[in-house]
Amino acid sequence: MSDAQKRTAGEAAAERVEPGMVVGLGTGSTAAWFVKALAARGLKDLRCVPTSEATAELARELGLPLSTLEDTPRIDLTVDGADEIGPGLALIKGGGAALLREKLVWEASSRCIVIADKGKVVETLGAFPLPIEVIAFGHKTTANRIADVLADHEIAMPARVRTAERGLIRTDGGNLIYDARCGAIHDPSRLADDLKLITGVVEHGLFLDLADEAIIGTDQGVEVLAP
Ligand SMILES: O=C[C@H](O)[C@H](O)[C@H](O)COP(=O)(O)O
Repeated sequence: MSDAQKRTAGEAAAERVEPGMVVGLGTGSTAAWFVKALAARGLKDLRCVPTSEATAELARELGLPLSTLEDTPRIDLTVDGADEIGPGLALIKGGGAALLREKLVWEASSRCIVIADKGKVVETLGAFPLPIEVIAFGHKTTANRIADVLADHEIAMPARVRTAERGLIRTDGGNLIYDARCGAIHDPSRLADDLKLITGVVEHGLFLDLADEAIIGTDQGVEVLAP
C-alpha cells in the first residue's frame, strides 16, 4: 500500500473533471486524494455527490459544493477507490463500509473511474475479504444463509461480522457488515447474484461491469486500464 501512489492516481483523476459537471465523490484514503485535488482545481459550477458522511465532511471542509443523489440523480463522473481490481475491472469495494451508497452513486453515473495504488490490481478477486452489508434485524440468520451460499461457491469460511473497539460497526445506513474470506472468487457474477437473493443482504462489495476505466498510481506515474 503506497500513499504516494494513491495520491498520484487521485490527482490524475481530478484532471478528468470539467467545469459544470456533477461529480460522484468516492470514499476511502485514495478517494480522499481525489477530493483534495479536485478542490484545489477550483473548477466552476461543480456539484458533488458524496458516497459517505466521511467524504461529505471532507468535501465540505474543502469548500466543494455538495449535492445529494435525490437532488442530482444523474451524475456525470464518479471517481472512487477499490480494495481489489481484477480482470475486466471487476472490483471488491467496501473496506470502509461505504459500499451501498457507493454502488448507488456509481450506478447513477455516466462514467466511473476507479483509482488505486498498484498493489490493488490482482489476477483473481478474493484475497481481500468481501464485504456484505446486512440488515441488523435477524443478522445471525442472514449470516447462516450467507454461509450456505459461500459453501456453494466452495468457500468454507463463514463470513464474520465486522467489529471495532466499541462493538459492531454500523454503516452510514445503520446496517452491519459481514466480511467473507473467500480466498479466491472463481465466478464473481454468480456469487454476486446469489448473495443478492438473500433476504437481509442489502448489498455486497462486488462491483461488476461498473468501472469504465482504472487509473493506477505507480512510482513512475499512472497506468490506465480499460475493462
Ligand atoms: O467502503 C469503502 C470503499 O469501497 C473504499 O473505496 C475502498 O475500501 C478503498 O479504500 P482505500 O482507498 O482507503 O484503500
